[in-house]
Amino acid sequence: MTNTQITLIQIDNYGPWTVTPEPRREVDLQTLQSRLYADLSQLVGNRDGYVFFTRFDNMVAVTNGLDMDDHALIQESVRNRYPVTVSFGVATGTSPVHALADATNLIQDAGSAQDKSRREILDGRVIEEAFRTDDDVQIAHFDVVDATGKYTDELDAFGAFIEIEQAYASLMRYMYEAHDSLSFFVGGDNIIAVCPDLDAAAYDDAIEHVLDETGIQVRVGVGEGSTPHDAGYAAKHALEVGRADESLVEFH
Ligand SMILES: Nc1nc2c(ncn2[C@@H]2O[C@H](COP(=O)(O)OP(=O)(O)OP(=O)(O)O)[C@@H](O)[C@H]2O)c(=O)[nH]1
Repeated sequence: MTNTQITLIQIDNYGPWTVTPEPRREVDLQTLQSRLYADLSQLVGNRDGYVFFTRFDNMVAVTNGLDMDDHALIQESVRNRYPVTVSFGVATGTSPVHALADATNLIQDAGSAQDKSRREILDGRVIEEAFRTDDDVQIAHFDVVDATGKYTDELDAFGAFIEIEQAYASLMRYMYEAHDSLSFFVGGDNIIAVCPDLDAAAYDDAIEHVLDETGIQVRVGVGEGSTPHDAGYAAKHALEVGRADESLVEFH
C-alpha cells in the first residue's frame, strides 16, 4: 500500500521580490529559478527524493526518506545561498493528490505567498522510520513511443514541442482527475507520475485516453520502492523491458 510523502516548496514573497524596487531583468529571474531548482534537486536527490520544477515559484517534491531535520537543513542551505527563502509544507497519504492538497493547506494557512512576514514555514509530518515499507512510493515513467522518428526528426522543433506538450497536458489532467496521480514533464518526451496503488488496467486506461485525445502513443514503466529513487529506478528498468517487448504497460 503506497504512503507517499509530498513536500510543497514555495518561494517566499517571490512576486513582490521580482518587481522590487523595480522589475528585475527576466534573464536573472530565469537563472535564479533554474539554479534553485537544480540545487533543490541535488539536496533532495542526495537523500533519494525527487523534486519537480512545476511552476518554479512552487515546486513539488516527493520526500519519502527525508525527515523534518533534513527539510530544515535544506531551507538553511537555500537561505545561505539565495536572495530568497523557501517554505515547506509536508504531508503524507495513500493518495499523492490528497497529500499535496494537505501540504498546500499547511502553507496557505500560514499566510499568503506574497506575505512579507511569512518566511521559511516548515510544517507537517513525515513517515516515521518504523512505518516505512518497500512499497510506499509508486512511480510511473511515461515516454512517447518513437518520439524521435515521429516528431523530433520529422517536425520543426516547435512543432515537436507542441505535440509533446499536448501529450503531457492530456496525461497530467487525466491521471490527476481519474487516477489520483501527479504527473510531471521531465524533459525530452518523458513524464514521471507519482501514483497511488494503480494496477495495469489503470495505466492501460490512461494510455488509451491520451491516444484518443491527442493521437499520441505513450508507453509506461512502473516501479515501487521505499524512496522515490528506488521506485523511479525500477520504473526506468520496466520501461526498458516494455521497449524490448513492445508492451505499453510494464511493471518492474
Ligand atoms: N528525463 C529523462 N529524459 C529522458 C530519459 N530517457 C530519454 N529521455 C529524453 O527523451 C528523448 C527521447 O528519447 P527516447 O524516448 O529514448 O526516444 P524515442 O524516439 O521516443 O524512442 P522509444 O522511446 O524507444 O520509442 C531524449 O532525447 C531525452 O531528452 C529519462 O530516463 N529521463
